[in-house]
Amino acid sequence: MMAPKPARALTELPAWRELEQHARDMKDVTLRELFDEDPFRVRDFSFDELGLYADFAKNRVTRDTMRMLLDLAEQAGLSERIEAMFAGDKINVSEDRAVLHVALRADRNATIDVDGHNVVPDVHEVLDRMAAFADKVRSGEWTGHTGKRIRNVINIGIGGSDLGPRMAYQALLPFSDRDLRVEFVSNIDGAEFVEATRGLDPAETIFIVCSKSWHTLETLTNAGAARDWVLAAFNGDTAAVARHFVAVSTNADGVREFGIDTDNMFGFWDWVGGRYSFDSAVGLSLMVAVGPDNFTEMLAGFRAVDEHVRKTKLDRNIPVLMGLLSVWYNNFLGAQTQAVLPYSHYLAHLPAYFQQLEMESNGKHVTLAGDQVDYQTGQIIWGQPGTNGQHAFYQLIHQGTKLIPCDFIGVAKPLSDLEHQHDLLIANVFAQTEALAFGRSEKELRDAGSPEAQIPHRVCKGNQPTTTLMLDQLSPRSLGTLIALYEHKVLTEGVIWGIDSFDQWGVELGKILAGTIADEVTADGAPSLKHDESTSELIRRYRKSRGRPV
Ligand SMILES: O=P(O)(O)OC[C@H]1O[C@H](O)[C@H](O)[C@@H](O)[C@@H]1O
Repeated sequence: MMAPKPARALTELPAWRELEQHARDMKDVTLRELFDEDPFRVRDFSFDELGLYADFAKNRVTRDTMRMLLDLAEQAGLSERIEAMFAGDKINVSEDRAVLHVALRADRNATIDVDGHNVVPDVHEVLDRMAAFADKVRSGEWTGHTGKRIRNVINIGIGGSDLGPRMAYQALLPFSDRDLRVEFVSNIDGAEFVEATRGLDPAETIFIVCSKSWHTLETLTNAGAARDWVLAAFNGDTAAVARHFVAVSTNADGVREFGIDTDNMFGFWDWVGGRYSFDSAVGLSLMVAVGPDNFTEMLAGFRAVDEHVRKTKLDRNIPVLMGLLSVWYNNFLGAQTQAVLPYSHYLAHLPAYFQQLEMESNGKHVTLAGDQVDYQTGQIIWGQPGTNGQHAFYQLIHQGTKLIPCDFIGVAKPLSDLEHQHDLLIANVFAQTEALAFGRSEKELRDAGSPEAQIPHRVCKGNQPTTTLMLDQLSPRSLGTLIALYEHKVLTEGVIWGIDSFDQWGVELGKILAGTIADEVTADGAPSLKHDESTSELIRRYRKSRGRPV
């Protein structure tokens, strides 16, 4: 399935041409100049809504830049694409699928049709079953095979079936039941499973095996290890599986074949992409941890942004503006990367989560019509929680040679009693964005008495753009809001670039080759290797180290 070619290629759109010229004019304009010239900059480049303050003022843009970017959005058909997504159109063209993560948080009374079928009641039926299960585990009603209360919940999944619940669990730790231990196992490296289960009593442990496809090697292998671990504790009594395993998947046959009762399966649908799925049944481990009410609150946060993106004019549409700024830096000012810097211990896994969201969505080389792109697409997302990063890689942002737009994410209200530490944490957010924007000039250094020889080394040129998102508080609701903002930011970029943000064919090649090589690595006799010499030699060396014939 291919989309028809657009009437005009992206780079031929009038707004694109205008932005190219404008970027040349803006190349040497500094943020200092932009602030000096425009007294209303902060008023007009910031937003206080959705439970957060979004400050775009420290971006290297003028009002003209924003006007041109908004023209580009219009000429690329952004509003129509947003509507098409909400309407259930099959905007994932390469897989011929609707893209409806927005249905996962739709109000119970809403109607969203896919092929003439309203999917909202299906979504709520699963949410209700999840809530019943979560309540049973939390209350102790759901017991293990020997009647013991469940104290450990282990989510087994990878990619979209891991990063979302893992990130959100950490984010919402203050809202979670501290008597329950929740672990996440994703890697095929058995060490992760061994460490996650070390010291745990199988009789008190439940596994949530989470795989949309139920074909993923890592997940099925880890689930197999988990089953062996449980059965070993119960003398091979397979009746124990029903009490210690539940599944989250779209593949009922696969789940049944694995031996998990489909009564203990929580479904979702092919119109939910893995990286857009933790507000579906994929969030079951999270719901067990924080309880159904908090999960519902989180969905409300997502929904508020869905309504915002759909109903707000583009020039005041926060996720759209975030996406357009990315396009500006990525396509017109030559930035390759974007840093995500959460100033919250609880948001520590946000960069990893956004890596998948953004890089798997927009790391694409052809347009919807299958034509090679002749412009940059998805950017490299990276980051670490503040202030740790300040003592590691920020040096390169302050004084290196690369343009690195940064998103600073802070939380106004502290979640710990150590209020003074929270003040210091937030002070660092503001200090960093100020230093990155305005730097420190030769003159300032000289006036402050810096030794002459050090001045060139000490100069910080500034002009590194930042966006600051300050949440009023960290809560289930604000987490939903934050994640939905980035989901729609990614959508905005993908629409401008004219790519399919919802497939991930690039991941497949490595999976296929891994299957072949796994056979060659484990074969009893010396395998005949049909790889390049480098790969063959790696396989031979590994086999030798394991005492296998080569
Ligand atoms: O949920 P699963 O089907 O097990 O998939 C897990 C992950 O693996 C795949 O390779 C994809 O790249 C991801 O998008 C997906 O989230």
